Amino acid sequence: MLELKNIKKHYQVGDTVTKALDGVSVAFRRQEFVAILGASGSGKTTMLNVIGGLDNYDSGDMVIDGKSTKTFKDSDWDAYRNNSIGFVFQSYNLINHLGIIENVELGMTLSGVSKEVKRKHAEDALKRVGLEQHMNKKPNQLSGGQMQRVAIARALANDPDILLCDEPTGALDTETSVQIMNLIKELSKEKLIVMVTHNPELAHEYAGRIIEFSDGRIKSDSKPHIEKEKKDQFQLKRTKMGFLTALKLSFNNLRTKKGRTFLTAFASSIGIISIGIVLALSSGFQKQIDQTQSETLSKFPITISKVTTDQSKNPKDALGSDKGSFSKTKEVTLKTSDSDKAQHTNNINQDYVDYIKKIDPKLSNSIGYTRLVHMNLLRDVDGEVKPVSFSNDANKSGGSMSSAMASMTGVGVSSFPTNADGSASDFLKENYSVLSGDYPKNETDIVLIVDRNNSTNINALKNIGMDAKENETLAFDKIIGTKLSLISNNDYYTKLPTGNFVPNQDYQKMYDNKNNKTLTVSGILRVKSSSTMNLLAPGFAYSNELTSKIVAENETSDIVKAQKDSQNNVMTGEALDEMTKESTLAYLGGTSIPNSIMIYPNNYKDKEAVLDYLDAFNKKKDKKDQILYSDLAGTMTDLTGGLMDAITYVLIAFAGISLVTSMIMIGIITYTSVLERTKEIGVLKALGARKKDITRVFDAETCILGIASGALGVGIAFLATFPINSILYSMTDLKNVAQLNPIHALVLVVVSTILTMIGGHIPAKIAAKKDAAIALRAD
Ligand SMILES: Nc1ncnc2c1ncn2[C@@H]1O[C@H](COP(=O)(O)OP(=O)(O)OP(=O)(O)O)[C@@H](O)[C@H]1O
Repeated sequence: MLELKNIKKHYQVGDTVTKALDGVSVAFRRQEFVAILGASGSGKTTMLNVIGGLDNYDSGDMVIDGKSTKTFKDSDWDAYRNNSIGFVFQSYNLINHLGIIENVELGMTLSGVSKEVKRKHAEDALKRVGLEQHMNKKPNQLSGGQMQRVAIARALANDPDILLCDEPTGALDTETSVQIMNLIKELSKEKLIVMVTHNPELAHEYAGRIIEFSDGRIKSDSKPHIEKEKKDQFQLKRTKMGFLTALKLSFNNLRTKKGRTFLTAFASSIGIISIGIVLALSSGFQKQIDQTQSETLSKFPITISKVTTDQSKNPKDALGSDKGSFSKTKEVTLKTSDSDKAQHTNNINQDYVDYIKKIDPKLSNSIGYTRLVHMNLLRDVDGEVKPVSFSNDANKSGGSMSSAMASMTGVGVSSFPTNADGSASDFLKENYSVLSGDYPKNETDIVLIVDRNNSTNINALKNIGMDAKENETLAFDKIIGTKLSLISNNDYYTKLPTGNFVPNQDYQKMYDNKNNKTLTVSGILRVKSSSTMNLLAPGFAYSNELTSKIVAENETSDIVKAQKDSQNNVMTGEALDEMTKESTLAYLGGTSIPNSIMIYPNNYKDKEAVLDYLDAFNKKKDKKDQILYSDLAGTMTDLTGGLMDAITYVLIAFAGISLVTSMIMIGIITYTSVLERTKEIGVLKALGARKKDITRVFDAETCILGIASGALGVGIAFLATFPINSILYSMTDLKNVAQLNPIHALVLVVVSTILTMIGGHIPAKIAAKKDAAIALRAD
């Protein structure tokens, strides 16, 4: 059934050529027990390896069941070893990290036999060699003879046609050797057995045919066989190891080296730990930045006021800023100062107000308006009705620096943005908490704003007629519920026969008028965070709605009509220019156009969209018709965001370096593991494993290591966030900065797995290329 025709196998090392097989021609019967004798180095093992397909011959031909093997590809040899050959080695070559039964099953695992069939065959084979009592042991729990029986069972399990035994009793005592020889002899009734031995007695006693070897040639053959010409009857079933099997094999191997596996995983997880921490920190800082951004935006809204500065002016043009050469002329050049040049008057009109109202509420749901309208307020102070006002100024006339600033920057205003229905907006809820009472529900609800120490402006209370002293404390309920009467212009002003208007003096009568609106102090609100202080000036604050209602009501009042028609102030009679006429009208509630508009976007990104929207309005308009806004928060954006990104990139780069280092380490460790497991690779090959399967076993091992080191790294990084957070908290007052995002964690595990697999793949390829014959000779 098997015939070698003039087989030659030469080994060349340096200049010396060893003719391990030097023209061997021999044929074997389907069932016989052939012993091969010969001096050491005469080529016996080489012939066995050639027959077993572990080693390729240089020339000649080997014919199996009528099929020449000259054209065999790697995959054919793999299948041949798996289907037709069983190997038994002197040193057993069992895989120590697998149980006995798994060792026996290995060949079938490679040929993809189902689990049940595999187990059955393995048990049968173990019974056959008399090991049914020891099936659940590990190889190192057996005696030498028992181990050799396991090796024989393994060789038999796949029911091969040929059993190749290389000095199977070489390591055994006489008694055990006899048992093993009997077993082999028994098997030779159904299979072809080719056994290499140094023991002529054993050979003569048990073998039916003895071939003697000398210097790579057959010296004698006790029972030669001449193979008849045959048709090709040879059939092969391809072998294939699944990735799961490879994983199981590697997992078992790693399990036997728990300590080392843990250390390896830990060492290679260092890169993951550092990246994990960097990511946790940077996303934590990003959150902080986002929060600061939204606080900054509430503090510095986009503000559109009547008079503004053009921020786009080129600072180089500024008067006095030109450096370098000096003029030699004898004249003086006259120039407008930079600040005057930059001054821009915004012609805010109804169109623009409507345009602003159309801003996508998703970008900004808080828009505030300030109006210069004066409120005609009266209050019953201890039985006496007095004119009062909402103002923080010490002198009631108003128009101080601070309110001018407020209308320019939007900081420190008294009117807060409201939702469309007039209820308290997100703006108030986000930035203020209720100390007493409630958020305003109606347009007539007034709130008192206090700072974090519950202090408020004393003038605010004095101006509504309270008898307030410096540092005096007032109970909440003394303030909550305070009522004020809002009088319409027509009821408040009387027209004198001269045509001039004067405020009525009969306050009690005005106070009792049924047309009045009653304003109520409904809540005391405190800033939530110190950074948003002075958003609304401490003191009384009222809604946009209220001022626009007052304007709507007073726009048609007699005094406003009269003022519109006159170039003189209708109360004092003094002459007015256009500007002062406009502001007098605004004071009387004669204009619905707000003095300034504050837009509070939700975040920096939305702010950009809002700015784009505002810029769109100015497109194709002359400079003087453009409406310019001021965006103080804008100057801070790029700084914080960009800086954070840069820091994160640098840190990630460093962490990346440690990741690469650990990847190289995994490569080295896998390589060592390859060296260590050389024997196992040989055994796997002898059992019919393809190169791919060997690569798979090692890939599987690095895959497990990668997952382990990724999970370990992420776990450690997660644990590290706790001490890091407490240190950062004690140093900076920032809470929970380091936060590991679960998605980042998952990505890191995946990255670790992929990188370690890449790192381990090259050694795995090296392992796969290992010559099986050499691998098996390794110690
Ligand atoms: N990979 C190799 N590279 C170079 N020379 C080799 C290689 N493998 C075997 N040889 C040589 O080929 C010859 C035959 O070796 P082989 O192992 O087949 O002999 P053997 O008869 O089995 O010896 P022993 O009984 O000691 O095992 C020896 O001279 C050996 O040195």
